[in-house]
Amino acid sequence: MTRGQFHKMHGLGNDFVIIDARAPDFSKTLTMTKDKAAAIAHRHHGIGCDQLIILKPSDKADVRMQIYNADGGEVEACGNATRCVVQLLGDGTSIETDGGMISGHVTDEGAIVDMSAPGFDWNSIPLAYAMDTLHMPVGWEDLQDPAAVNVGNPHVIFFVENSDAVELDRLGPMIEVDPLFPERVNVNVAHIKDADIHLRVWERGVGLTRACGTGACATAVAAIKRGLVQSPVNVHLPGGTLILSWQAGGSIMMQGPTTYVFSGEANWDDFG
Ligand SMILES: N[C@@H](CCC[C@H](N)C(=O)O)C(=O)O
Repeated sequence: MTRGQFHKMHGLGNDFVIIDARAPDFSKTLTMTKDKAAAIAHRHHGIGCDQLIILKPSDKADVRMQIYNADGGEVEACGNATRCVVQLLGDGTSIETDGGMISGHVTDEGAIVDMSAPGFDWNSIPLAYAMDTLHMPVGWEDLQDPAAVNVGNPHVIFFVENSDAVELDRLGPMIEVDPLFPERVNVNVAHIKDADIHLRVWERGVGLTRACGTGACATAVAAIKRGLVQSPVNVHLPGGTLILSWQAGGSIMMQGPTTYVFSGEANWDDFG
C-alpha cells in the first residue's frame, strides 16, 4: 500500500496537492498515471486541485518537480507551484522541471523565483508552422494579432480592450486545441491600464483558474516586447497580483504570495 502525506497549497487561488516523494523508497513505489493524477485532482471525487505536484530526488538540483494538470496530463512548468515549492522547501531551493531549471528565494509574503529565459522561436512554442510570434497573423473571432511565448510551457497572448469582457470560457477551449498548437496551449487575454497588466487565463488541461504564474510571465514578456509596459510590471489576475521583471536576453523574475492551506494523508492506490 502506498500511503503518504500531502501538502495543500495555493498561489493566488491556483491550488495544488503537493506530494513529497523525495525519499528514494517512496519515489520508487509511487507510480503516477494520467487517470490517477486526474482522480486525485477531481473536485468532487478526489482531493481537488488545479495541479498535482510530485517532488522527486534530482541529481541536478535540490529537487525535481513533476507537474500534472487537473485532466491528468503531465506538463513542463507551473509558476505558482514553483513559488509554493520554494516556500515549502526553503530559501535558495533549486528545482529541476521538464521546462528547465528554476530557483527561488523566500519573501515575507511568499517567494520570488527565477523562471529562466523565455523562448520566442515558432518551433520552440511550439507552433505547427513558421510565423512571427510577436504579431501572429492569425485570430479567432474578436481575438486577433496574438503573441506566443514559451516560458517552459506554451502560451498565446491576446491584448484586448477589456479582458473581463472576453468569453474566455467559450473561446479558451477552442483555441487550446487548435491544430496551430501541436502541444495545445494556455490562452491568455490581457488589457493594460495605468501601466499595469490585467490578465485572465484559460489554462491548458484545467480551464479558467484564479491565477496562472507562467501566463503572467509570458504576458509580461510579450507586453514588454511590444512596448506596452515597462519592467517591473504588476500583473493583476482574478486571485491577486504578481510582480514581473524581465530584460531582453535575461531570466524572468516572478514575485508573489503563497499560502499553506493544510496537510493530509492518503492511500495513493485508492485513486485512478
Ligand atoms: N498554473 C500554472 C500553469 C500550469 C500548467 C499549464 N496549465 C500548462 O498546461 O502548461 C502556473 O501557475 O504557471
